[in-house]
Amino acid sequence: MNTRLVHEFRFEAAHRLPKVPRGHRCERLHGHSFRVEIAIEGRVREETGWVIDFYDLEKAWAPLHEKLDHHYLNEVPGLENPTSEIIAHWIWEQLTPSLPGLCRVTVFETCEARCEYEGG
Ligand SMILES: Nc1nc2c(c(=O)[nH]1)N=C([C@H](O)[C@H](O)COP(=O)(O)OP(=O)(O)OP(=O)(O)O)CN2
Ligand SMILES: [Zn+2]
Repeated sequence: MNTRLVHEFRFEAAHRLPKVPRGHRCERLHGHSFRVEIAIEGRVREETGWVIDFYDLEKAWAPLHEKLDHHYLNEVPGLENPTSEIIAHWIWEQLTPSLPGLCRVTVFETCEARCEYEGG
């Protein structure tokens, strides 16, 4: 039984976008309450009844929360240009070694706008 699990996480952070056109408001320092969804796909194991333990997802996320929450994202290595796209890719790269079945990272910068990254 192939199944998808999704866990939501949140972090608060400041950023500015250094590559936007001159005069773009996102060039200035500002902050967001970022929301992140991590999706894992896999087979439901007969022994456990789950794909993976949600707790294991929380454990995988914890070091990323340490790096991102209440930080200035532009100072985090790899996030010098912290668009939603680059943040989603960065999260994927951090998580993929420890989360087999990772199939999507979604970053919501605002309630209305999100970036979905599915690898590749
Ligand atoms: N493709 C992308 N476009 C934009 C990104 C991005 O990461 N990828 N980022 C931004 C800014 O970070 C901006 O702060 C995003 O907020 P915005 O969409 O402007 O919405 P706000 O809630 O801040 O403002 P409203 O007045 O509510 O629209 C811009 N573009
Ligand atoms: Zn922003």
